[in-house]
Amino acid sequence: MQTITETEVKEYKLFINGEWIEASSGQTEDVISPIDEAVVGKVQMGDEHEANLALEAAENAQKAWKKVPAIERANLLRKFAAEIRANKPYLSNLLTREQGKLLSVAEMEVEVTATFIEYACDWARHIEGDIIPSNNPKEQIWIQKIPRGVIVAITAWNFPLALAGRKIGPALVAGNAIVVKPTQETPLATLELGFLAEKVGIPAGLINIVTGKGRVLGNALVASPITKMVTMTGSTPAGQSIFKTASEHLAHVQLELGGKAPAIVFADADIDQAVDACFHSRFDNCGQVCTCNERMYVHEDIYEAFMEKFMEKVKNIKVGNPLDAASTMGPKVNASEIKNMEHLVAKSIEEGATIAHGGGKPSGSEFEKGFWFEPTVITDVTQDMTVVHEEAFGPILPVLKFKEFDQVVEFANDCEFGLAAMVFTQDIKTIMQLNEDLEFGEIYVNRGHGEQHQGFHNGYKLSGTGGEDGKYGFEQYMEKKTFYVKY
Ligand SMILES: NC(=O)C1=CN([C@@H]2O[C@H](COP(=O)(O)OP(=O)(O)OC[C@H]3O[C@@H](n4cnc5c(N)ncnc54)[C@H](OP(=O)(O)O)[C@@H]3O)[C@@H](O)[C@H]2O)C=CC1
Ligand SMILES: O=C(O)[C@@H](O)[C@@H]1OC[C@H](O)[C@H]1O
Repeated sequence: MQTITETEVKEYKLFINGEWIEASSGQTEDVISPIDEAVVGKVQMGDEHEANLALEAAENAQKAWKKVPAIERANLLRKFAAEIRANKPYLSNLLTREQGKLLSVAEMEVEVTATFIEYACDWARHIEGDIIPSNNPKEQIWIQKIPRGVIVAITAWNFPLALAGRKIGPALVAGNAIVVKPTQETPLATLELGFLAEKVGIPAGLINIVTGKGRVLGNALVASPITKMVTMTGSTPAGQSIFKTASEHLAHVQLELGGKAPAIVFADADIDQAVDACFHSRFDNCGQVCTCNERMYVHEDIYEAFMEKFMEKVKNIKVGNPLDAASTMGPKVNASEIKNMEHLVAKSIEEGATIAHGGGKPSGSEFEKGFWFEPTVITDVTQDMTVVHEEAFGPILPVLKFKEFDQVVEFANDCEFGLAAMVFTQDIKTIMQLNEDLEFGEIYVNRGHGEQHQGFHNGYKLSGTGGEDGKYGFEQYMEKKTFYVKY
């Protein structure tokens, strides 16, 4: 098992066709740690040339891979998952240094990367088709599930390794090959998967990992007719661009994009349960989770009691080095994310809101370098304010009071996104009415966010299309072929 020093700077190449190669451009890019802006790694800047090399390698490797029995494909992927788990200390330390998440969260992410893949392996014996009676005598209709071919996976920086595992697992178990393009922000832990794939004997060309700018390398991957499916996690603008490009050759597209989840706390909620769930669903991973509590609606009857307990937890957050076990929140991932935090705070003040806590950079010499922002709660907020509609994707929480059910449902649905929502109430009629009325693909009742592999992570509106995870996510990695058989 590899070990890593706190100051190690590792140089990576592109992992294509089972080999580590340099980009033809000869260009490299530093990966900066959000903790202290130190260089933590160097990666190659691939472009269209490397995109085509990777796609051709995948296309070639998939020809043999699709003929391997699904259970054997799964057995090899289980070894891959076990190798990921065996390297948890190394991978989690690297994740923390490149992304800034707490080491404990990074360790969870490595585990989830392995379980995403293991969940996909469970589907190996359930790739089932149909035999349907025909209207004609002596004829049958067969519908067979077959792999798509070459999958392109493009991932974001909040859970870079888990997002890669979430896509590699189903892609390969279903019989496809894959080209993974991690974001330039946090590519290192994902690149390490190349070494682990080699170690467990995953055939060359089945998993390719390439680095380079999304609008150059990523766009070339999406634009190629070799690509039969694009699965992307990231922002809505990037997803829209990918959707347009993929439409040129009608590749199947699975987009997991932005969100603006409301957390709605009704008067009959279990206050302690709601406080804990709403707190973690905003501030865990420095608020960088797509299903985060991005705006909180609290019934006026319990507002004071709720906020007293909630603010106590916020004030106890210890912002600090995520490698330090005493820290409970690390930095944002980069400088532009800090600019977005500052923009939302300034806009909220301009529009008449109150910064009840935080609102800027924490004080202290340890925060001079790196991308730090205080946990921030904004009150005296009205529904029309910018912070209620623009995704923060960081530790900023606007809080609004409400009185009537219809009013809060209208406010919750008044949103261009439709990924997740959280609701807290003990009343079953309220729960069932919310289930009917809320326009979100993933609704959490009496708990905070946190999807499970067997569910279905699916965004409405500008939060995406296709959805992933579970039965309905796995199925998207396969095509259907229909036979009419007359005998
Ligand atoms: N719904 C969900 O499950 C999740 C959604 N998100 C959303 O992602 C955003 C933050 O992640 P972030 O990484 O900044 O998102 P970005 O959209 O900036 O980047 C996501 C990925 O897409 C690539 N990319 C960008 N433009 C293109 C393009 N035109 N063609 C091909 N690839 C492209 C990026 O490459 P590169 O960065 O190298 O340029 C990166 O690998 C937030 O809005 C958040 O809501 C994040 C996580 C989960
Ligand atoms: O994409 C997200 O932010 C979430 O889906 C997150 O990604 C991997 C983790 O398992 C999820 O919580």
